[in-house]
Amino acid sequence: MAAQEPNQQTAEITASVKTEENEAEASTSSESNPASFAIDRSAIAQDRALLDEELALLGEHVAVYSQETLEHGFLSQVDQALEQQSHSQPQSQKASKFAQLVTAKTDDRVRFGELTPFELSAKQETSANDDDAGHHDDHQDEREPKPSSVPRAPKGDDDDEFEKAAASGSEYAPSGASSDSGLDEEADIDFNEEEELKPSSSKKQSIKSVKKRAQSSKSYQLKDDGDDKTFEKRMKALNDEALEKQIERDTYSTGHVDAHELSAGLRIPLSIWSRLYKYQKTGVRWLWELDQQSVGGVMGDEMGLGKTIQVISFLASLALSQLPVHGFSWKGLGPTLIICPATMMYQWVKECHQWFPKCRVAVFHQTGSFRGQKQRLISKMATARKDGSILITSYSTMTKERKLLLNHEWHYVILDEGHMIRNPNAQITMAVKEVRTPHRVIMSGSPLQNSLKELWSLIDFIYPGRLGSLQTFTEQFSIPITQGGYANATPVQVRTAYKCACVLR
Ligand SMILES: Nc1ncnc2c1ncn2[C@@H]1O[C@H](COP(=O)(O)OP(=O)(O)OP(=O)(O)O)[C@@H](O)[C@H]1O
Repeated sequence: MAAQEPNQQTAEITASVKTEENEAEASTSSESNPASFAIDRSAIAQDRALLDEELALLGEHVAVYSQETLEHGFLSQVDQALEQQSHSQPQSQKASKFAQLVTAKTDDRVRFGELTPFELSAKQETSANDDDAGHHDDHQDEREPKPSSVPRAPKGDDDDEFEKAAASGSEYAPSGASSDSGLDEEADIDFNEEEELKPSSSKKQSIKSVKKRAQSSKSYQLKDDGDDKTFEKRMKALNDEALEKQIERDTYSTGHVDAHELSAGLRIPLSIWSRLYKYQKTGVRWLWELDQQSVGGVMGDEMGLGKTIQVISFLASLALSQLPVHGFSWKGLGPTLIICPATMMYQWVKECHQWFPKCRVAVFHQTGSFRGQKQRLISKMATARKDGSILITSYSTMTKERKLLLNHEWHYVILDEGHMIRNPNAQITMAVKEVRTPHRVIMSGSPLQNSLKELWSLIDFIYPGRLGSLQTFTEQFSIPITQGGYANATPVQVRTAYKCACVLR
């Protein structure tokens, strides 16, 4: 016991010195930060235990508190300050929202994909003011029965899981799942250049011949649209297919697309909406909320849950809605850059062709179909197109050809497997941060792998400067959170870590 006493005393002294620093920081930053607070030292001091020996050592300017008293006083005042700010400051809604955010526990409705965090806070606000449940919100539609005729995406490894979920009535069941569209069969069939596709303008053309040509279009669905001829042929085949369906439905002349309307006028084709799983619909709404607030986001759904589908569905709805884009000349969906591992580029092409077929999707990589000067492909794809224009490239091509890609403005930049930029000093991280775009999205089933530094790197991409410099972030968040996670962390370290984590959230 005797050997432990000096250690304990040292801990107390350290704690008190840190508190003084904190107090100074709190008072200087209280104007800018709505949740800053000042520690009432006198309240804590009532119970403090003065240790004469330490005072003698450190001089009269250093106050020494018992660790227990300090912890109790410090934490209760943090709680009180946050509580007070959330209730007693009608003039500062921002402050009260911040406090709610810090003290709130994760709501299950958000965790299980029923509501986006934005919707949850809007819901809480409205229910506080008005208990009337009669108002409309988008996710109510999810409870509606869906048409069962919409074809299901090609079978993948995860389909069994989806089917099991559908059978058990889980929320993961898609509303309109039915048969496989057979895209997987197309991989090995070569496109026959000799086969001429005749013009399809006449309605008199027999449905049979249109069907035949539409089927032939499948032969090149897995090629990207970098090459003009390939793209034109795909579009022609698509028109044929559409014509075939539209003859049956007689909507060819109007070009009308049945759509589900989300908030602020975003229209998503019903053919997509009815195929999405419930949590995917939430994901699309969340992407739209981020867009409206001009902030980026990390889509962290686990592997195979359909992040690609959610992103493509959202992009398709932007193109369909043709809403003006603030500060840019394009409308609807501007040019979009997707960066992913090389092995996934054609997965994107395939999914885009299936879920957003009118969009031009080119692969900027040596495996792409484009032949010619690289600049030409990039300029073409960086020019806005009414039905969307998506350029897909790999991380290594992005690093090598950064200059060409950085010459243009992009409406969206999406990093699939975005944890590739977890090293803040890596060339790829610095390259993607330079891209000129108002909207940045990271998709990753495992955004954090080793340290909080990786989180900083990711967030600094989607929201540049939000977490300050790496050094500040390390001092104010990374170190306290890491310390609180140690097995021998003191209660105050644990609570501090928790608070830091909440603020970070
Ligand atoms: N609503 C849906 N209807 C039919 N198929 C779907 C749906 N959502 C996802 N899928 C299918 O599930 C598979 C996995 O989807 P996807 O590739 O989008 O997942 P992911 O989360 O991006 O995966 P990863 O993290 O591995 O990239 C794909 O074959 C996709 O077509």
